Amino acid sequence: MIDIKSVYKSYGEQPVLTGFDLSIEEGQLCMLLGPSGCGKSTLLKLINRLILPDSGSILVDGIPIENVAPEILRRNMGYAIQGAALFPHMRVAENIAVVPQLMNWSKEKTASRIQELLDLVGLPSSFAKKYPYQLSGGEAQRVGVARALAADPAILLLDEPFGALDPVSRLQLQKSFLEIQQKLKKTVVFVTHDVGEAVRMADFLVLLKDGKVVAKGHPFDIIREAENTIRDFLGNSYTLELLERITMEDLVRHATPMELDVHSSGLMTLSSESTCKELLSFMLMNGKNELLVKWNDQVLRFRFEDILASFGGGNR
Ligand SMILES: Nc1ncnc2c1ncn2[C@@H]1O[C@H](COP(=O)(O)OP(=O)(O)OP(=O)(O)O)[C@@H](O)[C@H]1O
Repeated sequence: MIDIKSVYKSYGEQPVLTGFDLSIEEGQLCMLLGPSGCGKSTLLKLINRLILPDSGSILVDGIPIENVAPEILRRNMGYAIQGAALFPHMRVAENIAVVPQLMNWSKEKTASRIQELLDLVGLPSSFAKKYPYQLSGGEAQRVGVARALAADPAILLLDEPFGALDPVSRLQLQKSFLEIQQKLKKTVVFVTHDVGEAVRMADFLVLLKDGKVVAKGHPFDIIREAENTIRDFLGNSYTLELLERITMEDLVRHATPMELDVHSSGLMTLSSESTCKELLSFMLMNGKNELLVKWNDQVLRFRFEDILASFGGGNR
């Protein structure tokens, strides 16, 4: 667990954080969302002690970070930034092995960890030998995440890790990262200024403005409880992005089972991976407010009202 208590931080005369408080639970994927310059990266750097606060304290599992040697603290915190910032003269394997080497791991242990991490981030083992200039942006970013995970830190600090990528690679990496997080359950602090990325990924979303928390909570709760100023800040795309987080499991609870053969023609087929966004897109595209859908071995009827009803719950 990370506790940030009454933290003040200025650069010269410029105050960035003025009495900042935030608690991030163990295993939580916390997304920090806010406009450029609001203090997101500063917060990450304070958590791993790359910079020091003017006052206030940061505790990890109840221990003030100033009581932990910086190198020990940072081994417990993987850090990845936009553009991956891999060491250009080192091969992928060497880049991933930076922290294991500092920790004097044996050659065998390091080699097997590299293999395991390449698997985890979805890169073939042949990539171990490549240099950063031989990688695409998305591949480099996967290596950056692998490097941050190398010594199996309890905490991951990710500063716009997918920021420099095209939208398709970005979506792919978000999906892969969520799969990894499902397995590893790290405590993650993930900085973004992309509303869609924040909504799709967060189990705890923190909205920042001018170095202050303006709202926090699950993405569904934030929009339900938000005042107009926060709704304006989030924009309309926020609600549309939430449709991605309503899965078939949520939707089927509101649908009506039909006495129809699943082999009937003209039925839309949905899988457990399908989302509300897909269903709604299909309705809009075909100009319908009601759909018959094949789901496992039943036929279900979805009406537009069912979608509205499922919006209240969402996947959490
Ligand atoms: N080393 C520094 N020296 C002086 N000012 C700095 C320094 N680092 C950051 N700042 C300033 O502090 C403010 C907060 O910066 P920070 O990098 O934390 O913002 P951010 O929310 O991460 O922004 P972005 O989304 O653009 O990365 C900005 O106004 C920035 O110009």
